Amino acid sequence: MDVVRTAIGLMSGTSMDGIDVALIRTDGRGFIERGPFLGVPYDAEFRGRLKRALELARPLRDRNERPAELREIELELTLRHATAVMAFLESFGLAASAVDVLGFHGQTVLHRPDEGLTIQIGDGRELARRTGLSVVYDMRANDMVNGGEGAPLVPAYHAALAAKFQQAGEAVCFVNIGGISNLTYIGADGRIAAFDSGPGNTLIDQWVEMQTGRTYDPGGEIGGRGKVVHSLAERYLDSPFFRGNIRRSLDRGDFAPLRPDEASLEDGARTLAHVAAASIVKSAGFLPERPSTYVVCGGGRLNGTLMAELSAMAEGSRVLSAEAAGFDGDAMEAEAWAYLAVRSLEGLPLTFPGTTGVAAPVSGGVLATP
Ligand SMILES: Nc1ncnc2c1ncn2[C@@H]1O[C@H](COP(=O)(O)OP(=O)(O)OP(=O)(O)O)[C@@H](O)[C@H]1O
Ligand SMILES: CC(=O)N[C@H]1[C@@H]2OC[C@@H](O2)[C@@H](O)[C@@H]1O[C@H](C)C(=O)O
Repeated sequence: MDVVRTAIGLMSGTSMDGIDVALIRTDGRGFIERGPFLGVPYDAEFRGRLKRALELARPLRDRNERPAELREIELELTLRHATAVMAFLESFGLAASAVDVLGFHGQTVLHRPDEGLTIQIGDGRELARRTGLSVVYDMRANDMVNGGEGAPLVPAYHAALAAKFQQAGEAVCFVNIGGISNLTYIGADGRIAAFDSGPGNTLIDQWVEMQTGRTYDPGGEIGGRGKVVHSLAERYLDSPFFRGNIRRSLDRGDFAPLRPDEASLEDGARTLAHVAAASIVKSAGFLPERPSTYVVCGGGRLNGTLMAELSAMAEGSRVLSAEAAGFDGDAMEAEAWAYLAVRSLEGLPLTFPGTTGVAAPVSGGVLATP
């Protein structure tokens, strides 16, 4: 019998909207029992600090390099994660002693897979000290050392969740619409193919924030009042990224924001929702086959305009929200980081040739004990 551990996953994604905290019990293999979830949003001031961290990271060429200001932001990020863990335990009446491990993603500040460089800030040793818990962190690095792109990593968890589709003889595709979107296809035979599919919410968020000061388009209502400006959409969809399935992972900065005077607020939001949906469908063309079901997770599933576009374009396939498929679309990435932490402790692979392009399945992550 494999050891079942209680793990908490901590995800601060490319949208930089907050820390997702989720608990699961798992053996790192087929047994998964999903527990509670808490989203801890960042305030505007700290979001500004994270944006500054992206600027500070841009010239870096060594993943361990930390100019003084970046180190300060890293410490603040780490302390916010420690506070989030404490708030989570308190909210759900859990004792720290009931938790075996934390899976800590940190914040990606630079991702240049073609240069073999991926930088996440977040100090795992400090988090272990502050929480008194074991922490597995830096889960992307070993994949890159072994020739992978260091992302996406969630597919190993998607593959475990897909068991019920496999049992029904169905191929399924998980679509995660975060700041960037990514796809995980799992065939009826368990074959796995995954990659980033294009811009997700980041372009929409940047546009709406630039025009209104709000940080996203709630429900996709703003976009719902606009029309698609095809010349602008084509500028994104003509990107060489969609012409071949060569580059598997993206950086938040790979697609430039719209310029302020290029569209009305509504048309810009609608056009970028269209771009997000069309990117998914274009990239899905590189999957081994058309899946019968798309399961949509991440914040983008709450953008009704984007979802309507996606359902219209994904003809012949069912488009389900994560909830309709029996999962939690907000918690999934944090749950994945908990799952990966347990796999790391077990020395099991986190990534595969079909996910990050790594030469052979490899494990990863660094363990910090309190
Ligand atoms: N009610 C809503 N209506 C529309 N969009 C929403 C809503 N709630 C969240 N979003 C969008 O989802 C985004 C957050 O999504 P999510 O938390 O999945 O991203 P992430 O984990 O940061 O990204 P990634 O998967 O790229 O790391 C927000 O920035 C916003 O654009
Ligand atoms: C380098 C990095 O942080 N990439 C993120 C980003 O956000 C979505 C997409 O791009 C994905 O590749 C990845 O995150 C998820 C959690 C992953 O690794 O599966």
